[in-house]
Amino acid sequence: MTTDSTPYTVTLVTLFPEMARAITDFGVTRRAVDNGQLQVETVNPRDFTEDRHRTVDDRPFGGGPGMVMKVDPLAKALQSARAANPAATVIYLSPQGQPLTQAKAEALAKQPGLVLLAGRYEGVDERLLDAEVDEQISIGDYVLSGGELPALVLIDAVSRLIPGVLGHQDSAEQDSFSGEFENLLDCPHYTRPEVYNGQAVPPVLLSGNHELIRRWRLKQALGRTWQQRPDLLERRRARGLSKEEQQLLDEYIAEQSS
Ligand SMILES: CC(C)(C)c1cccc(C(=O)NCC2(NC(=O)c3cccc4nocc34)CCCC2)c1
Repeated sequence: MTTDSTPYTVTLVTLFPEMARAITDFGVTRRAVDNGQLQVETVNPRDFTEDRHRTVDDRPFGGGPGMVMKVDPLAKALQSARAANPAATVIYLSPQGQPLTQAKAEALAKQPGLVLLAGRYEGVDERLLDAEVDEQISIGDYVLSGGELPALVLIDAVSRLIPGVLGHQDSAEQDSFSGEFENLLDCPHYTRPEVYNGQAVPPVLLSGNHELIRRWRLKQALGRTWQQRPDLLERRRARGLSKEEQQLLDEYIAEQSS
């Protein structure tokens, strides 16, 4: 956690620094950068090479396809990244990492900052990981070309949790993912027109009865989570469903089978 004045600093160690523009140039994260709450720096290992060809990769010992990222340029790049933020947690985005969860994002948002290492080719020399990396995080089980997009996903998830970044602190936006709706999928969203392609918006949403609307939304969120992501619902159940929640879910399930 940083005090309100100093920005939360993330340094991305990557061979493609321009990819950070996806965070710094658009939307909520751009606004956070513009008003000094978030700072996204990049460090390119290629700038720490000493040979004429600025070599960052080499063939794998033991043979096999592809290339491996060399230790030395990475170690120097990480050293430079740490210098700017000594207390930062150093994370290697990796298929071997722990799955990224909202809880993990919340924990990282409380840290003094992050240094994120994005791999390319077949990955990095293991000795770099042993010496320099605090933890490894994965965003999912599929083959990717590099760790940059995972790093940008992590930065986005963490940035939204930095106090003040979402602007209206006590905003519905903040609450819609925490508190009553924590660990639940979203309810359906609607906006004008009231009828589209002959399909009308659920009348309760136009009723102005905020209590009925709250209950309808909670029922939809519980029901959709039950339907699409029973694993998330289990997590919620482990924390105990209220009487109202259990009743709404039972109603939803009964309506499904009718
Ligand atoms: C079993 C399975 C997960 C499918 C698998 C097994 C072996 C390799 C790969 C693979 O994608 N290797 C390529 C690289 N991948 C990632 O960096 C990466 C990929 C996915 C999620 C991530 N979250 O953070 C970083 C991530 C590693 C070096 C350059 C990119 C994937």
